[in-house]
Amino acid sequence: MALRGSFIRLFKKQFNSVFKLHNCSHSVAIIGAPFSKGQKRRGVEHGPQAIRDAGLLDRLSTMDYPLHDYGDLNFTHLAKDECFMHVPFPRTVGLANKMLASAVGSAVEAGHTCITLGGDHSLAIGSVQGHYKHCPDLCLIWVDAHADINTPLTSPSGNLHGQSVSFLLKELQDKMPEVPGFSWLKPFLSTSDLVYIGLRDVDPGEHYILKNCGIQYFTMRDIDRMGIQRVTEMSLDHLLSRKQKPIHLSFDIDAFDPSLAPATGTPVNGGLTYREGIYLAEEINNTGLLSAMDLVEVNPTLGATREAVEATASLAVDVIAASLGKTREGAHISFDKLPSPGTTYKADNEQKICL
Ligand SMILES: NC(=[NH2+])NCCC[C@H](N)C(=O)O
Ligand SMILES: [Mn+2]
Ligand SMILES: [Mn+2]
Repeated sequence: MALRGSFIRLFKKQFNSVFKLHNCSHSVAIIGAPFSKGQKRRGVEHGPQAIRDAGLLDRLSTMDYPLHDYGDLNFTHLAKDECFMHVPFPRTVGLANKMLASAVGSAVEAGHTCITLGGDHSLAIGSVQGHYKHCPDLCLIWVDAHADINTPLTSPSGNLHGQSVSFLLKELQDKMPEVPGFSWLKPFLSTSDLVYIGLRDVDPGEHYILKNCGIQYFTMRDIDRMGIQRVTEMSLDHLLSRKQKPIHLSFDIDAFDPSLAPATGTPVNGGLTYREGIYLAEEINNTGLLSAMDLVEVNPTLGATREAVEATASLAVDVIAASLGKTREGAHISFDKLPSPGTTYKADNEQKICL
C-alpha cells in the first residue's frame, strides 16, 4: 500500500509539473454558504459555523499548503418570493446560487481547490456552475443518500435541495420549467460526467431519470455487494478513463449512517460507515484531480444532544481533510533522516503532508 501510494504521489508530481493542471492546485479556499431556503427546516444555515467550530481550519493548517478563508457569504432573503408551483423560495435560492457561483468561480480562477461549506444541498447548483465556468470539462461525484435529481414537476416535496442536479444536466433541459430566479443558469453537465455513491432513498421520478438517462449510480446495496473499494474504482474509471478531468465532489453528510451523522435534515438508515466514507475521500484525493468540493446538510439544530452535533460536524471535518490529502498512514515529509541520540536535529513540529 505504501509503495502504491508513493508511486501515485510521484506520478502526480510528474504529471502536474508536465501538464501544469490548473485544477491540481496546492492551495485551498474555504467558502461558508450559510443557506437554508432549499428546504423547509431551520438551522442548516448554521452548518458552516458548526464545521468551523469542529476545528476545520486548525486541521487543514497542519497540512502542507496555503489556506485562504473567504469567510461566509451574506445571502439575501427576498421578501417577495412566492412559491413557483409547489417550490418554495425560488428567487431567493436562485439569487443565492448566483452569488455562490461567482465566489466559487473566483476561487477556482485564483488557482485554489475550493471547499464550500453548507448550507443545504441546493447550493451545489451555484458551486458546480461557478466551478464549471473555469473548468468546463469537470466531472461530478455526488455522495448522498438521495439523488437530488427531481425536476420541479417530479419533486414530491417541492424543496430545491432535492432538485439541484436537474438544473445542471443538459439531457434534462426540455423537462425543466422556467423557475423564477434561475434565468442566469444554462444547463452544462452531461449525464456521462456524473456518478452517484451512497443512494438509498430515491423518489419514483428520480429513478425514472437515473434509469432512462443511463446515469452511473451506486446504491448502498451496491456497496454491500461489491465493497467500497470496487465501487470507488468503478466510479473513478467511469469518469476518468477516457480523459483526466477536474473533479467536483458534492458530499451530503446524510450519505453517512445517521448513527454517525445524526444532525441532518433528511437522515436515512443504512448509510456509509466511517471507514467507507473516509476511504472514498482518500481515493478521490489520490487521483490528484479534486478541484472543488461541497460539504452540505450539517444542521446543528437537529442533533438531539451537543455530542450528536459535534460528532456530525467533526465527521464533516474528517471527510474534508481526507479529500485534501490527510492520510491514515501518516506522512514523514518533515523528517529527512531519523534523529539519533546526541544529534541536535529537531523535527519540525508541524506535520507536513506530501500532496
Ligand atoms: N439534499 C437532500 N438532503 N435532499 C433530500 C431530498 C429528499 C427528497 N428526495 C425530495 O426531493 O424532497
Ligand atoms: Mn441527502
Ligand atoms: Mn443531498
